[in-house]
Amino acid sequence: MSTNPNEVVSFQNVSKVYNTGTIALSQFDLTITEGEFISFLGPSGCGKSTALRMVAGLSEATSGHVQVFGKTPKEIIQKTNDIAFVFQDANLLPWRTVLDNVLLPLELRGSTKKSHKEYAIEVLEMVGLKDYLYAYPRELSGGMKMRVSIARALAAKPKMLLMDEPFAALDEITRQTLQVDLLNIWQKEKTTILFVTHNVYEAVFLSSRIAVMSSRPGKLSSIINVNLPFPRKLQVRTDKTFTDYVDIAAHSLENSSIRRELG
Ligand SMILES: Nc1ncnc2c1ncn2[C@@H]1O[C@H](COP(=O)(O)OP(=O)(O)OP(=O)(O)O)[C@@H](O)[C@H]1O
Repeated sequence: MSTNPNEVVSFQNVSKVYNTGTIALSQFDLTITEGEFISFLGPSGCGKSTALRMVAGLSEATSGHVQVFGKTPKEIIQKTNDIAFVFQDANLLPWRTVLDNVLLPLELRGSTKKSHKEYAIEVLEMVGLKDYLYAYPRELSGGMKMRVSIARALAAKPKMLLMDEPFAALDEITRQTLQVDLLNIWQKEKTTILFVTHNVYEAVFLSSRIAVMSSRPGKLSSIINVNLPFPRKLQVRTDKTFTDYVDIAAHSLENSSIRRELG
């Protein structure tokens, strides 16, 4: 059991070997505390998504322990709305309006209260879609679809958001706008965010902490505390401190891949 009352996720000596024999994670140790914005940064195939899926109870450790809010991930997923997942693909139902897409997970859990609908509208306003409540997905841009997906995740008031490369398919301008908006939402809602990316700039801009991973088998290669104040504006990217952090993260990535080649 955890000794830190603020601990929300812990990986203890976690390994994951798929049926194919692929070792996706090996002796992975990490503790995440309440309110963090932590990114998992690493090259393709280093086990970032596997780690995130374990927190969501979608994948089980072959050995070691994963705990979420002091319980097993499956218990948390089955009994609470504490965790919400945002994928790269917004996965909206084309025949439902924006508002009805956001309400769907609540409906599936039997929650059809008026207050839920009011809150769904509130989160859609928060993500900048108050004029699109009754639009259909086909009428939206890629960035707007992702906003709906984020609103859908927030509608159940989760304590933790898991985001797996949510902006990877978007153009650079849209991606940057969404990054700023996501940080504002994180600060307002005070959720813990676990964010998977292979983009160094994105990781530094968004995170309070970065877990750099090395591949095959996926291990934690280093932890970077990003001591840049919040709120962060896009202009911060030109500050020397920001570019220094980008260098540190990039070097850490490089070193982890060199170690892999040597090892
Ligand atoms: N269901 C599965 N069955 C077998 N192997 C898998 C499965 N899921 C992932 N893998 C393998 O496990 C390794 C880690 O995959 P994972 O998706 O966690 O990495 P990732 O760092 O998120 O990669 P990417 O950035 O490309 O999404 C990869 O080699 C991948 O091919």
